[in-house]
Amino acid sequence: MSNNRPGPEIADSFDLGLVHRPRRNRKSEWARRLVRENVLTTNDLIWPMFVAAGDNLRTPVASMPGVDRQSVDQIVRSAVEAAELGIPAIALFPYTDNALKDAEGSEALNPDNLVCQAARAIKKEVPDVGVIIDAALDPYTSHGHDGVIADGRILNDETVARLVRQSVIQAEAGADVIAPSDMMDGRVGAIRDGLDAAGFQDVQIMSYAAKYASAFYGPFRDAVGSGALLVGDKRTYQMDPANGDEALREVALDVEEGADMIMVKPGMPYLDVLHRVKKEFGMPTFAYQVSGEYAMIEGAARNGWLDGDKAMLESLLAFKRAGADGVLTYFAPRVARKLRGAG
Ligand SMILES: NCC(=O)CCC(=O)O
Ligand SMILES: [Mg+2]
Repeated sequence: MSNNRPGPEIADSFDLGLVHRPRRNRKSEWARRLVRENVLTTNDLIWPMFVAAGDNLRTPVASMPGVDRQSVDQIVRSAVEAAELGIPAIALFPYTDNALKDAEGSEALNPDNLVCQAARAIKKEVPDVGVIIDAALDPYTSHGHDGVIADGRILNDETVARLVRQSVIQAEAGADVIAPSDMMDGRVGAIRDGLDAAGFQDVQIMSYAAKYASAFYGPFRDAVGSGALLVGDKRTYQMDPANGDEALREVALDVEEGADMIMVKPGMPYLDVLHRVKKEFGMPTFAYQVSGEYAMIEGAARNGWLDGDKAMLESLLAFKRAGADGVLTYFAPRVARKLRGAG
């Protein structure tokens, strides 16, 4: 219903008497650059890669558009690309044939398994790229869990014993960093002792210290072929998403046990945890932008629902702002190419 009566007088402009006008510092690109608090650089990136059996093979991971499983020769090519792009380190994850999986994850202790083959090949071709390998049984177990099981329980100490052997085998193959991702108690200290005893004092430990029982790992489990096998869930060892203080206690233990670097995982839903961990411990601290986070951004971008490049860069910058020293991200090669173009 229209109303022709004049309304109250509204001035065209007010004198607000403002002293502070925060917009001044945003008035142009040079000004914004000048006051920018955080930057994302290629030095912040760790590139996770999936190794599969075969030769000259790249198989797309359906739930991670743009990400392939790669045979060892292709992994080496990607490692060369990482070196060319200036990406400091890569992280290797195996896609293990179901026929090689058993309840104990024995293939993890095979010095000739896929990640060990890949590490040796990469170190021969591009020794200056850091190679990170998980200590964890889940890509190798027939039940998809990160530990050995008895009476339906994941056994802590028995699992740790295997992780120590796995770590030494991976170090022998050339891993520069062992990344325990299993969330068993006491594994960082045991792995440190095991590495030292085997002469690997310089092999670092990047601990998945605060790893949550998250729904965002779904596509990763497709990528390593453990998703369909997983029986139950991982809530007796991975953390409850409701908890923040507990993350600080977990990190404190891993630092005490000798972790060189700390990780919070997943990333974006846990920026508060990341921030608290960095603030409390001042350790080299990393975020894992996990497969589900990647899939959300990339899936939406491919549907035209958001600007993929911008969302990618914003999500990664958010990790820096929250306190991360670096990020494990499936976007690593793409963002490195983009940063190189911008530089
Ligand atoms: N231990 C490595 C992972 O579990 C990665 C999870 C993901 O990218 O979803
Ligand atoms: Mg722990």
